[in-house]
Amino acid sequence: MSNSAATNTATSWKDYLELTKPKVVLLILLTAVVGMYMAPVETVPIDVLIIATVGIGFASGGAAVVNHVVDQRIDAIMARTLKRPVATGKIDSKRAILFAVFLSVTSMVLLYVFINPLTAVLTFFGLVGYAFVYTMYLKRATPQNIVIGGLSGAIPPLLGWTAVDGQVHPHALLLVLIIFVWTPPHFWALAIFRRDEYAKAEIPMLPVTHGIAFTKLNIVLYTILLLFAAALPYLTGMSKGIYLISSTILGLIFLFYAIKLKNSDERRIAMDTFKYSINYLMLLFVALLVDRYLPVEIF
Ligand code: HEM
Ligand SMILES: CC(C)=CCC/C(C)=C/CC/C(C)=C/COP(=O)(O)OP(=O)(O)O
Repeated sequence: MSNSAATNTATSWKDYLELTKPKVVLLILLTAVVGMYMAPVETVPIDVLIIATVGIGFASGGAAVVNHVVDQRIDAIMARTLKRPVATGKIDSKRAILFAVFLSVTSMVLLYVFINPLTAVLTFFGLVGYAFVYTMYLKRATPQNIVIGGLSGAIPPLLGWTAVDGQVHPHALLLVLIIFVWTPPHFWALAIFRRDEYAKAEIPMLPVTHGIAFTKLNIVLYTILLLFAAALPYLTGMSKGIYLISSTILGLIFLFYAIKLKNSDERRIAMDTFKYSINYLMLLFVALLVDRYLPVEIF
């Protein structure tokens, strides 16, 4: 063990689970599963559902483990992250890397052998994009880090879709676009709340480099863009009325939070906006499913 304080505490499977960022991965998997069920097929075979979900989950979790190893120095500086298992030394880098390799290799084998090479390759791009391009380079290089890096987090619906359909369908790309546009308001709301910690760790997040007022303006603009991006499934005929009504209501609530955040100095509103962003994405993807499978058509 590299850290002597850590040797006093036994490592449990919960520490390993924490390394995979399980709550984030769960939402990623929801978007991937919705991608599977939106693909133009009669049914999703149960083996594809299970193997692809495990494969995409292991790749996302593996990428998150690499993030803990690469970011251990800055994680130890920021209050939000200083108790993370690698940052404290509870799990040393070597074991974390072995765990990441296990998850990533298992994922690739599962997807390549039992699903299809296209899904394996696209998942590999997602993994490399987050674990290496974003975490190792972009995060420390530019305030647009999360905009570009957001592509990795946005890809899961496409992965789910290609797992059942084997093709990069334009409708799947709409779902990717929605998450891509959602990521900046999701993250910048939190970054406003945690601005001082990012400054202390010298990470060039937008509120650190360009100030809080400019970041708030960007959140409002991206939220407006999201309202349009989220209408595209209806406008292209992929989804119907139940989805349009849901996406419009969810989007207007998001915009309400963004405007409230822009017009207020209360830090709490930034955290409320961040939390809402997560509920927004979850409910939007549930709405896609309900709209598709509920045997009711309003328009
Ligand atoms: C580059 C893209 C992204 C960035 C920079 C980002 C940033 C963050 C950060 C820093 C947190 C930690 C909040 C905390 O610990 O208080 C967080 C939480 C979260 N993010 Fe994201 N995120 C991104 C993409 C995504 C994606 C694609 C999803 C799912 C589809 C997602 C879902 C979540 C969830 C569910 C949480 C809450 C986790 C918890 O409560 O422990 N994020 N995000
Ligand atoms: C294969 C595939 C689809 C991979 C998906 C990758 C993935 C888990 C994306 C989530 C992105 C995320 C949680 C970023 C957190 O930013 P951060 O790492 O800067 O936040 P932190 O300060 O909390 O570590």
